[in-house]
Amino acid sequence: MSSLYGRLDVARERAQAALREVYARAGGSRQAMVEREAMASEQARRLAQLNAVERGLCFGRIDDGAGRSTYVGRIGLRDEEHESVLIDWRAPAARPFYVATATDPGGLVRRRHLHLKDRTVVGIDDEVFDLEGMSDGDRRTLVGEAALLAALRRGRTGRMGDVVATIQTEQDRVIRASLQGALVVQGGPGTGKTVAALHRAAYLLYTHRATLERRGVLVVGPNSMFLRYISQVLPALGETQVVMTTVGEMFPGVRASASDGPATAVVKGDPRMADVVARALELRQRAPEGDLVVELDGLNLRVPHETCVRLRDRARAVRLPHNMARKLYVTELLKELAKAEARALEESLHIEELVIEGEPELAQPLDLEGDLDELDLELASRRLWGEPEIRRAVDDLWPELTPQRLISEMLASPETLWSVAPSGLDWQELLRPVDAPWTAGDVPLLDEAAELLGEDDSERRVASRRASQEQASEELYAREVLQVTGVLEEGIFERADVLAERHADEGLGLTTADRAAADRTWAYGHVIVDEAQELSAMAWRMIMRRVPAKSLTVVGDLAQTGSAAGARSWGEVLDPYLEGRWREERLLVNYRTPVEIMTVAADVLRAFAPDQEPPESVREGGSRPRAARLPVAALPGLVAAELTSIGEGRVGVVTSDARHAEVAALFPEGDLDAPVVVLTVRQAKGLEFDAVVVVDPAGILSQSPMGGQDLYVAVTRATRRLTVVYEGELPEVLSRLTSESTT
Ligand SMILES: Nc1ncnc2c1ncn2[C@@H]1O[C@H](COP(=O)(O)OP(=O)(O)OP(=O)(O)O)[C@@H](O)[C@H]1O
Repeated sequence: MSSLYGRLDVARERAQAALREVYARAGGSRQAMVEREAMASEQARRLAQLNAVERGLCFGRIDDGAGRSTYVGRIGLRDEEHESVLIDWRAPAARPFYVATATDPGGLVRRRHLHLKDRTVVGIDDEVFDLEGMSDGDRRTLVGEAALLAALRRGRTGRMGDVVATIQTEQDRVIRASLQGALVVQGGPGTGKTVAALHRAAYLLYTHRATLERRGVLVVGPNSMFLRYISQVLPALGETQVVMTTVGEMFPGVRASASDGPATAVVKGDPRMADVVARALELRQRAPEGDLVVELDGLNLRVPHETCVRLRDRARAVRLPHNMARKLYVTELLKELAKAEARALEESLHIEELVIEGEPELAQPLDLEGDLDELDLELASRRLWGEPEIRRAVDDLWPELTPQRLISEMLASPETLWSVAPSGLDWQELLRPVDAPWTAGDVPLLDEAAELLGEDDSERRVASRRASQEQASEELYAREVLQVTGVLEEGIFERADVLAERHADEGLGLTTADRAAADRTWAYGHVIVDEAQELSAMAWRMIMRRVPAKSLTVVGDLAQTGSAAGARSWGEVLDPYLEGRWREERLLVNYRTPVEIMTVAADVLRAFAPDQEPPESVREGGSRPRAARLPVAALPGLVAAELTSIGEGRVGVVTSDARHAEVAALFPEGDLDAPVVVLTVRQAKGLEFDAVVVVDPAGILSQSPMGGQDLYVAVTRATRRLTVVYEGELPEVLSRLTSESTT
């Protein structure tokens, strides 16, 4: 083992030296700077990777029939002769480590799991692939059982650990599935969907580095708590090119802090909302009731109604996004207003003519409008555009809109909603004040609006072109100075360099992940959606926009759907985009919840989602789950006792929405690493704890139409102990629990 760590140290020193060297070089053309920047970030990434794999660098060894041994680890390493000494777990050569079974050892005679503490081997599990001596394992045969069970017995840390050492065959199929197309991973609680999805991200980045490093991978999770929980897995696996987000954070500049009630969520997530937004926008492209009349400096500028309608229809017909089409509309309308001004002037002069009788030259018929040529019209348009009255009139007919303004005004206007909503869509559920905080359900609407409005990035493009021109001239200047003065000092180069660099593209030096996260229109190379059953049809539209290649991993459990707007079947949500071109893998073994707890959970599932199968647990010997009739105020005592009985682990208190504040107030505020965390079911999605105390089961059941699924989620969070605390009556579905009456 020490020789492998020796290689790791050498690799680290090399990366450090390379980084130092890149920084020591200075000057040169813009091209050279860009190359330097790329090299520096490549080396920095490599160094971060090498640092991240210190713990548990190597975890396996496979021996084949020819007496060759191969070590498997978190990254690949080579010796001085360039011979491979450690195989990256994602490399094809490592595959037998994960897929060998007793019946199909794939040429292996032995698989060894290595357990390290710091840099020392402290344990070894061997599996000998001897057909005679082993039972005929079915498809769920656990590989490396001893290692797996040891991994499962570890206390929960509040951060998800990686499982590279103990990936199971069925999970391996998910992880190494092809990049093309969409893969659905359906599995019950604790079947390792999240870990498999994250390892898949790492595997894809390794195998398709060229494509994915440029485009990046997006991971969408259910809530920020969950993202924090999993955030350490990817760097620990050696990856840094991934954007993690929630649906509520997918619109740059908006942070959805509020949540919608179930009925509102259903309407907002309805696919027909795409039309609602489009039609609400059409209402903002108006023609006045009659003629358009703008009063300017005592003149009435009149554009006939039919002209206004024609201009509006023409601007719509170009099929550009609203804010871009506006440019055309404004140009045309200003011309009409300029003509109207000429007409109004003409009329007013005629009137004066009548007043000043006897002046023969004024008696000439005037045709100011007819005299206007294109240039006059343009100049007059520009002048008119400077007039606030004119701007107001134009804005009223075809305003420049932000997505935020369009959506907030739409949701606050019963007239708009009434006229744009299709029959059968309960639009009244959407109504709210114009300044209401954003919810996660609003984000897909904002995204829809942004698509229709279009982003005017012409200024940004001009600015960036100007910046690169300026930079080139800076460099030219520096060179000229050198020539003229004959002083070939590095210092001058350096200064011009630094100055020029300041003008460089903003994007320079940012990672793919940084740039992708800030850009709503970024096209990712692959998207992973976890807890995907929670997403509404509108949220799927938004996600699909981010991945034009439709390369997706969709991970979820239809039995855990908590959102009323969420999925009932995978076909229903995916077919509109993929027309059946997706495949499903099922994970059937639960690595989290012990059999005793899963039996209770299965009762809940049977009652509320009888068509769904609970997974099979591999853990046994958890304590019997129990119910305690107890006032909420007595919780601290019970939780303290739970903490004592689990020793070093963590307790999750999962409550109904209604009792959350009251229960949270009983415990010190803590993040996920704290020994006790109080969460609603929605926040607890995807997380796990050594002991779980579920509070107010009746409240959880009744809090939404998906209350049964919520209770199923709540009771499947524990790895060792489950207690359900209730007042009044224990819901019938939990009657299997051992009851302890404390009042
Ligand atoms: N192959 C494995 N080796 C060791 N531990 C594993 C393995 N697969 C899963 N686990 C562990 O099982 C637990 C559950 O995994 P995970 O959270 O990925 O499940 P999930 O299917 O996403 O569950 P849920 O649907 O409840 O969110 C985790 O602690 C994970 O580390």
